[in-house]
Amino acid sequence: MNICIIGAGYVGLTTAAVLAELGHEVHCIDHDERKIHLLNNGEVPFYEPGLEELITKNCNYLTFSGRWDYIKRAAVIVICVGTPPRPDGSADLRYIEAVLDRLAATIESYKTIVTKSTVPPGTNEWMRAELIRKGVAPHLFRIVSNPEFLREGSAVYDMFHPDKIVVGLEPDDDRSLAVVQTMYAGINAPYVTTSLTGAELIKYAANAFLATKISFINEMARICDAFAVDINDVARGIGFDPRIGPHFLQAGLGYGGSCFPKDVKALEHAARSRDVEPRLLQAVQSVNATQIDVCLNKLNKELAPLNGKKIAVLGIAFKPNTDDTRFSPAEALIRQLSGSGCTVAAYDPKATLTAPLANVIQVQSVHEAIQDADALIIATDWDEFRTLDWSEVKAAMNGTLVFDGRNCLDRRAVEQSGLRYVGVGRP
Ligand SMILES: NC(=O)c1ccc[n+]([C@@H]2O[C@H](COP(=O)([O-])OP(=O)(O)OC[C@H]3O[C@@H](n4cnc5c(N)ncnc54)[C@H](O)[C@@H]3O)[C@@H](O)[C@H]2O)c1
Ligand SMILES: O=c1ccn([C@@H]2O[C@H](COP(=O)(O)OP(=O)(O)O[C@H]3O[C@H](CO)[C@@H](O)[C@H](O)[C@H]3O)[C@@H](O)[C@H]2O)c(=O)[nH]1
Repeated sequence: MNICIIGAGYVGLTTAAVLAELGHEVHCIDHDERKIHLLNNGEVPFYEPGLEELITKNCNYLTFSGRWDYIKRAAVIVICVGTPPRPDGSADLRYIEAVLDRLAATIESYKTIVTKSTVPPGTNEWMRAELIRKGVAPHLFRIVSNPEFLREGSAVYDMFHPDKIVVGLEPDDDRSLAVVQTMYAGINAPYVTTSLTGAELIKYAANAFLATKISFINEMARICDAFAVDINDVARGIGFDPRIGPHFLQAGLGYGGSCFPKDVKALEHAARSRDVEPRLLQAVQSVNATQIDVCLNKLNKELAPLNGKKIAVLGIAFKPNTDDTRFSPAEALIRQLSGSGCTVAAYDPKATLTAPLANVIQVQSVHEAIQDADALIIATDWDEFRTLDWSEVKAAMNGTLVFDGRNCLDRRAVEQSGLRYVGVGRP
């Protein structure tokens, strides 16, 4: 099939590379000339394991440009542009609107338009109406809602091995499911078919549920601290129950990234727009918003006063295996420390601080960060930090406190080297 992807971000580029690998001819359009220039020179504009290799491998079937006339040749158009949060929490659909303008000006023959961007309930129906209002004949296109569930850091694997493929269709559309199945031919996953709005809500419900699990375990961690119980024991204990499951029960600094914070907010906003008061979603966000303070209070107790202390922070990205710092709890923690009288040496294997901060320097290695530090904080659970030689760490530091903000370290290994271990909900 000839497929046009719009948006060369995490979702767009992964989709483009995977569809090319599946045997399709793929063109990817982005309005960011810098990105297109990098891609045409064989470089991926961000760090995502395996993506650059997959793009290079498929370079004969995968092209990049800012030219919208490629749409004319494509049978399928896949929309992957961003849907960031507005200040009021609703999803900003300006990039989707800009794409609709372009499509309306370009479509001359039949197209299947697939929305992969995460959009609020009702958006795909509105998109159909907008295209018609802008002059596209209704018989020239179908809209399909096909939300994406990949995780950054394992995007390529996730797209080849999804646990399901969700396809939302217009009520009288008996044509597009087969198109989507041809597009994904070679990927083995159950199909969930529903309405356009049903697919949109499946995406929001999945993210909201996962965020709820994280806030639940973070609240349990607070309770565990109060009763001197280890949250990791509690998470393990409940995780064996198949109705609960072991995943997404890692207490820490809270959830971040470009999806959970914005999608939970957008779902809350959508609910309110229909007079539904989403109390659970509010609670999930309130726990998340206070989780860094809870951790800093604990750090303060152990290290008081922070004033004049040197703190090593390991991790800047919102999670390991990415250089993405959008809504990163690690960066938010560094920002808070920046104003608290201590100095911070921050290190991350891939991510860079978004902006310079007072009393904060970014260094190039763990070794540099921990030199003479009074305390070390793990803010992102990169493998590199789990496997540190703790005797070497002890020798390099001035103090002895290791604050495991991701509960990812082997506590015994840390303590055996004479360091003091403090975790989240791990007294
Ligand atoms: N990042 C993820 O892990 C992930 C996973 C699942 C779903 N999503 C959803 O997918 C969508 C995209 O997310 P992302 O992280 O890939 O975003 P991103 O910001 O990394 O990429 C979006 C790309 O779209 C381009 N773009 C914006 N407007 C355009 C236009 N009018 N014409 C051409 N290009 C345009 C931008 O330049 C950018 O390169 C969002 O709705 C997001 O919620 C993201
Ligand atoms: O037990 C856990 C699991 C995750 N996190 C944090 O939660 C955030 C999100 O993590 P993760 O879900 O792994 O990353 P994303 O790449 O943001 O992926 C989520 O958001 C995407 C965008 O919508 C979806 O496609 C994915 O299915 C969904 O997992 C990160 O800050 C993690 O550190 C925890 O604190 N504890």
